[in-house]
Amino acid sequence: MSSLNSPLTGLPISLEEATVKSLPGTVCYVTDFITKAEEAAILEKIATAPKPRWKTLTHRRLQTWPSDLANNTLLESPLPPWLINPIIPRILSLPVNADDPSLNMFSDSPHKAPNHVLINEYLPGQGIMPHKDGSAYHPVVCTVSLGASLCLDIYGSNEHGGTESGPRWKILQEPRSLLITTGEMYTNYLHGIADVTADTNLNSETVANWDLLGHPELLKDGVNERQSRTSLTYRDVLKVSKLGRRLFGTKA
Ligand SMILES: O=C(O)CCC(=O)C(=O)O
Ligand SMILES: [Fe+2]
Repeated sequence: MSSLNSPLTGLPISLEEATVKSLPGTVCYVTDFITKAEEAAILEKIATAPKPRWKTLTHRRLQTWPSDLANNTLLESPLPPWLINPIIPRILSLPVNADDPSLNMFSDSPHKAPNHVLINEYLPGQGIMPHKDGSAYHPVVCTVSLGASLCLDIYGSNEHGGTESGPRWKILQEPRSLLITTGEMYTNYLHGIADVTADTNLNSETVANWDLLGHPELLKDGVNERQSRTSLTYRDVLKVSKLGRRLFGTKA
């Protein structure tokens, strides 16, 4: 823990301390954002969710809470308590800068907090194609990683509007870490996870958040052998509709 972490919470005093400086937009990485006990409790809740909660894709499986979006709209419903506590209050407690402790990452978002969580599970050899997250969400994404480490690859777009052939940057996400991506990184770049069984060639030159890692020593010879990794992606869906209004056919 660096001297810029609060002695009380162990978290950075502000997100300025957690900013990945080599990346465009504002990207923040907080190692050990949750404890091992908190991680285990959330993984247990995910594992015991009713089977139909899982949607299985070819390369990963996922749960959507409180529900899937329809026409980019969320049907208003609270998140379950185990996805709220301790993560959401802790995200909101992180000041954007030390000068104004009242300003957090969701101060500008319509609902002032995330209202939607995607749970993605990746086994070794599984990943997600490079993509942008699109316009349904306020452009702030908070990802909490559980279980194991993997690399998020960041791609630029080429002149034809396609994805560049190789990633420009790699961000290593350790278990129990929080990654926040905003701004240009959200709107102009794509992110993906390679479908490999090991992330290789990891070092201070190739990993953008190397200086912010909690346990770089675990990457023996620059290799991260993939194990089952689950991510919680917290976002604020811009359009929320109330069931009552829908039933009576008035516009949300
Ligand atoms: O699992 C991750 O870290 C990324 C997930 C993601 O990009 C998404 O759900 O849009
Ligand atoms: Fe994404």
